[in-house]
Amino acid sequence: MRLLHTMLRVGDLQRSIDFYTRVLGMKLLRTTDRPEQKYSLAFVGYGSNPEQAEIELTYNYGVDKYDLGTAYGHIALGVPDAYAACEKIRAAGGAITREPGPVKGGNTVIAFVTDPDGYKIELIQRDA
Ligand SMILES: C[C@@H](O)C(=O)SC[C@H](NC(=O)CC[C@H](N)C(=O)O)C(=O)NCC(=O)O
Ligand code: NI
Repeated sequence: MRLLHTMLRVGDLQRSIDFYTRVLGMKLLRTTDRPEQKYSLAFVGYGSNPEQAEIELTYNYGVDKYDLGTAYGHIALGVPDAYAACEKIRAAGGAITREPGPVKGGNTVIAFVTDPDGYKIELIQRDA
């Protein structure tokens, strides 16, 4: 088996496509509209399966927000410099909700950004 994608339900597909592409630098890989099932999909990522895992953004017609509840944690992205990444994201209008710095109790530099629906995205500083 291999990890293919993570699906997130979003309240505004174009708003999310803009965030994941313009703010986080991902590509819009493909879209699907299923009017009979009343939903649309947009796959975003830094590349396509199988080389890269993807995020499947799901828009249900007429549903503009979700209660994320307490179960969802985050999706993690590797970045060579978390500090520079956060400045770039902030300059593009993204919300940095945890400033870059060592993880509590450890040394790995992390930061968190929140997407337009409130999903947290962790940035983990890793050598390329
Ligand atoms: C393309 C593939 O990765 C999918 O996940 S499509 C699967 C399909 N998705 C939806 O129906 C999304 C809308 C739904 N209202 C929701 O919010 O989950 C799915 O789950 N189909 C069910 C089936 O039995 O085919
Ligand atoms: Ni899926």
